[in-house]
Amino acid sequence: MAPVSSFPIKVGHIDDVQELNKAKQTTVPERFVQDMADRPKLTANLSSSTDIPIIDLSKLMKGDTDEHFSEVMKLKTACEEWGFFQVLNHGVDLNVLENMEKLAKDFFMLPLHEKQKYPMAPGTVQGYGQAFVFSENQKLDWCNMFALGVEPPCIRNPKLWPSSPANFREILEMYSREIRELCKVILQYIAVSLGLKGEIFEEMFGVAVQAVRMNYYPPCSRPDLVLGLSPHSDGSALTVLQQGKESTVGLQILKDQTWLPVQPVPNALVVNIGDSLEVLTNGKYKSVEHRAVTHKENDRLSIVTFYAPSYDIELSPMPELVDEKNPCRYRRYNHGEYNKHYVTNKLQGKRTLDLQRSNPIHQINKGSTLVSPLR
Ligand SMILES: O=C(O)CCC(=O)C(=O)O
Ligand SMILES: [Fe+2]
Repeated sequence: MAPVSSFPIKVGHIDDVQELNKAKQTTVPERFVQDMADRPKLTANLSSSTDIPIIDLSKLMKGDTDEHFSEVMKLKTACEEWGFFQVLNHGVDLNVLENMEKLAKDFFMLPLHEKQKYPMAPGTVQGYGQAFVFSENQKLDWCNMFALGVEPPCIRNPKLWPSSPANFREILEMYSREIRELCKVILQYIAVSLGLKGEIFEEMFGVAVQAVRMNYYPPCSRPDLVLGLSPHSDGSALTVLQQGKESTVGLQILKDQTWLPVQPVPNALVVNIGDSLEVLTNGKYKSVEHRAVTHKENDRLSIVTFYAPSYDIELSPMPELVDEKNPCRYRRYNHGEYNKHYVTNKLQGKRTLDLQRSNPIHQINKGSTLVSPLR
């Protein structure tokens, strides 16, 4: 999460989307209007058969029972075929979720000048503003973000931790502790679903990195023209996403070349596989592209935790998942370098991960801080 830019970044003026929404303009500024091919098709509701799988953590935790084994199989299918699932009975105190949601909402509802005391500097990903903007020509997302590195403490930027709302630190710390435990538990069962020992990821990850990003999408008069958040896969190992209770549908995942909406399930958390886990599992478990769309009348809030291995470690497919039928699909690379590349480039689907494939299908762009596809 550190600022890492070796070239001057000119991003031009970035309108604050909440302020645009307050101004009740009916036209959307040009910089937010996506190119025709990237505009979302806001189709009617799809049937529930296209919903992402739901995993019941309490069943996973039921020792050597039939329920446990069948839930492990569901988890395996979810990771292989969807890269996304919702987790119910996750053990995170619902009050903690509620407090975090209120905290995030209260922060976004502060006057602009208050929020701007914690600015996300161009080329960085912590603070308030728009991340992943690197040029004056780049299209902007209809989203305000507030992002903070949480663990280990060395990635924190204390100047960006707000003094208001009251108890910000306590609430975020408590939330992060609970979500961290959840990530560890889910990773254990993911290991089991791969036929590996439960502790394998925890042992491998070292001091795991944890960051939280709150995304606020105000209503937009032309949701058909803009994106809330551009398509991307997450650089994490695992991402846990909490949707605001009153939020409308907004998250979409790319499945079989179609954008599917994720229907919020009360009290569930959305979990997805990130790039690091795709690499470690040699592509068996997928880090799936996703995006957010906006709504004409309703706002939406998401609180997203990224859980990743220490920046010091080298990542490559685990030997247990490489054999003649499944040759090694990714190069070995340093996770810190990967993260640096991820946060210093605009969101563009799975491009960062594509660069790690044994046969890279994309070329490195000129602005990249990397000198070779081997990071
Ligand atoms: O708001 C959402 O549903 C998507 C957020 C997301 O994908 C992210 O922050 O990485
Ligand atoms: Fe994401």
